[in-house]
Amino acid sequence: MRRQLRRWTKSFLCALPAFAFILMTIFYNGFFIATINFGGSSNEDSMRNSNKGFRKLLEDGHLPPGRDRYNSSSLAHRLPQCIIIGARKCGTRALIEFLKLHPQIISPNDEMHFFSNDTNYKLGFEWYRKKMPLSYPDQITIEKTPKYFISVISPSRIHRMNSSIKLIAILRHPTTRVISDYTQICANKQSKNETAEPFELRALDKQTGHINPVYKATQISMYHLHISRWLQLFPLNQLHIVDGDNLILNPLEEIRKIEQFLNLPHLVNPDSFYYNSTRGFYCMRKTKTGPEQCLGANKGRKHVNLSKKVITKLNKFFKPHNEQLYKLIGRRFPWR
Ligand SMILES: Nc1ncnc2c1ncn2[C@@H]1O[C@H](COP(=O)(O)OS(=O)(=O)O)[C@@H](OP(=O)(O)O)[C@H]1O
Repeated sequence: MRRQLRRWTKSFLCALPAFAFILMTIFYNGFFIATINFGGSSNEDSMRNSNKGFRKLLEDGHLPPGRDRYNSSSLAHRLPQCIIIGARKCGTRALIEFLKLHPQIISPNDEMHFFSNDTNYKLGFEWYRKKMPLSYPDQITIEKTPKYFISVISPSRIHRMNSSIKLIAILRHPTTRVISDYTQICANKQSKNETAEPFELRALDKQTGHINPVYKATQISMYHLHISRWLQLFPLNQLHIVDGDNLILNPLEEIRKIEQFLNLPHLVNPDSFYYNSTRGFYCMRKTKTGPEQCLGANKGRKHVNLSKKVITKLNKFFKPHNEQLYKLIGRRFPWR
């Protein structure tokens, strides 16, 4: 009897490490899955290895619907294959938000300022790539930073990353863009209880009263100066120009042209847009029963009132610059 008891004890002790190993494995896996489910980890590899992490991504809306034909291992942070380069105050935010209605378009939420900012650029392409959202192989990652449009260094840096990248510029009437820019400056000042310098003091030459060509807002609207820098490195067929004034009136028309430019099927649904008469702009409805989504209150501000005289001066000033743009891109805009 005693000998039998000793034998059982011996067998138990021998099996103990194996039991401990099995218990630890069960405990570790349980903890691992729980961590992913409660969003405790954003580790990409963890998500790739776990269907629950993948499901969480879907629930959080990071994955477009219908993407379940891929498994999570095809998700990766990819460098953008297309960049919206600007211009500032021309509708860049509306454009990217509307484009994201397409299931094959994905974009980071923030502007990256990677190519235009030396400190960011020094962090390297790997840093930039990891900033991009997870995407599937059939998705196009698009980044938008309006500053690239006027940044002298950005075209060559982007070209170094990918010389066949697709570029999108959005332009609107140059005078309206200047006024929008100045309205933003006034709003920023107002939020700090300060007052902006009167427009005329900035935009007009003090001596002659003519348009001051070195005023930054005016500079940005001299579109050909900037577009020509991009066209020194990229062929015109790699640059699509969106009509920002038409994006306000007919967003679907502009989005359709981009789907074509990016060789994507027309999947942005007309029902996704509805006109919000209070805002005076189109807003989005991402699903039939989903909530209506308009851009933030800082988009579509009421513009400051400028005298007719100043507006006429601006329009006249931009006329020859517009002509130079039309020649450069082989296309005209109805700007008067
Ligand atoms: N659907 C919709 N809703 C709201 N706003 C719209 C929309 N479509 C285009 N716009 C125009 O976008 C202008 C702001 O341009 P950006 O987004 O490029 O501004 S920014 O440079 O990023 O600050 C903004 O300029 P302002 O009207 O001067 O505010 C709008 O006219």
